[in-house]
Amino acid sequence: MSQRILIVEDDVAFAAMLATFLERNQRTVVTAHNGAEARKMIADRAFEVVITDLKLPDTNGIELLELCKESAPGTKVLIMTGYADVTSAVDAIKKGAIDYISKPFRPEELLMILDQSSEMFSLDDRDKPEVTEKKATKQSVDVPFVKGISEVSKKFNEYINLVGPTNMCVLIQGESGTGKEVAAKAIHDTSLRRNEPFIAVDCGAIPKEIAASEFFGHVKGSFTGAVNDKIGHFQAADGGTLFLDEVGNLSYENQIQLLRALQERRIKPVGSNAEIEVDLRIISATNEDLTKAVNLGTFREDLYHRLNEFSVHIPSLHERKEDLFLFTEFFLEQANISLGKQIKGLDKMVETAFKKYSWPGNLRELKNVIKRAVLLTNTSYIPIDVIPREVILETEAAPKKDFSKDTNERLLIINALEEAQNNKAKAARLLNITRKTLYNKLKQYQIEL
Ligand SMILES: Nc1ncnc2c1ncn2[C@@H]1O[C@H](COP(=O)(O)OP(=O)(O)OP(=O)(O)O)[C@@H](O)[C@H]1O
Repeated sequence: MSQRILIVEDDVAFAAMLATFLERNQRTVVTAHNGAEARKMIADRAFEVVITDLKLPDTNGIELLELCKESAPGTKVLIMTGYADVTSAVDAIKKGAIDYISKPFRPEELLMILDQSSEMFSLDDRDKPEVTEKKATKQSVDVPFVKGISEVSKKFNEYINLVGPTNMCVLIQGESGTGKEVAAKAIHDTSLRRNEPFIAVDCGAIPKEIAASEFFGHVKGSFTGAVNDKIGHFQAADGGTLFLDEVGNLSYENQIQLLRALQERRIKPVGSNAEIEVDLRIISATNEDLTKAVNLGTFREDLYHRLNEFSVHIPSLHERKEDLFLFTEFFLEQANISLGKQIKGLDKMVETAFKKYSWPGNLRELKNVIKRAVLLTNTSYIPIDVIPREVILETEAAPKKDFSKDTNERLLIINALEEAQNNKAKAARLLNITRKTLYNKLKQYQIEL
């Protein structure tokens, strides 16, 4: 069945052009041009993916993301941003967006993200009672751990090697996308538990009402929807490691339940009287300062100390610039393998831009930028024109200025002309604008055919 997609974008021509492109690639697409229209459509029918602009006339993409999480949890949300908005886009990922794509982009990049997203769980899962388990239990990472050569990385790796073989609970702190989950897996892999399960749970994705059943399991019939006995994460990780990502997102009540289980090392599935002994190590991660949450009273101090027997801070990519090209090489190799390409490296201009850029989305952003660039590159070295605008335009000294709309429009027109083999009437139709408007825009952007 083709992916059902809702595009929410106030730039009407851009929305129409994206819809046409996706429809030509076997997607079923509808468009909305503001938040009110989008809300109505989301309430009326189920979408597999909502692609929304971050800035909308009456709302923003984050609000729509939150609406989807609440009323349509099976729907994946992808955020489109102008280049100056990457930090908000990274926030959107923390809140559950599957990815973000910065304008101007080529439609093929969007297609790649959609292809990847459909490899994740499907919309139909929402009808099944075990859906939250699928959502909250992340597919455990199995990537080689690149160690880094910078001083901060060396220190951080030393800590991992020191604490790895112990049984201590480790709290990993670091910005989003710095590699907290990969680090947790590396700690697990250096421990005696390495041949036992590593279960990663996204605490931010578990609704608080069912957290007990997610963590400790339930017996059939214990509540509506409990159609089978279910094993919780604690039992699934027995003998191994339970990784609690975004642990700061647990509700106060769930914190109490978690603390009790950690103190007693026993759990009781919901609806059962039997206590089950479990032997596991907890590694947790947060991208906020949990001591602040403790001071505010939103995170229990006793739980904080129990989780934080040892803490590791992962530096942001900005603080470990010496590692940048090591990671670039690694992600390039990964992208070459997964896309069947043989790109050798980066063009000099791209190297310079990479060095200057602040990488607010850290390693995840670097990995995405490289994968998309590899997809679009047909030469041996990645050229500057397949690199997102924000990476090229942001130099650390330069003030941010949003001129994404113009660059975006220009690129759209070029794409449409290419697609229409320079037939202007056809290009205008693709863009949903009149031929006259197209002529004016060709002049305005000095596009010559
Ligand atoms: N040391 C590393 N070696 C190889 N790949 C890495 C490394 N660290 C991170 N990555 C890659 O970078 C991406 C982001 O890593 P990860 O998901 O662990 O970040 P995170 O800090 O847990 O993010 P979030 O805070 O959003 O949960 C992943 O695709 C991961 O494979």
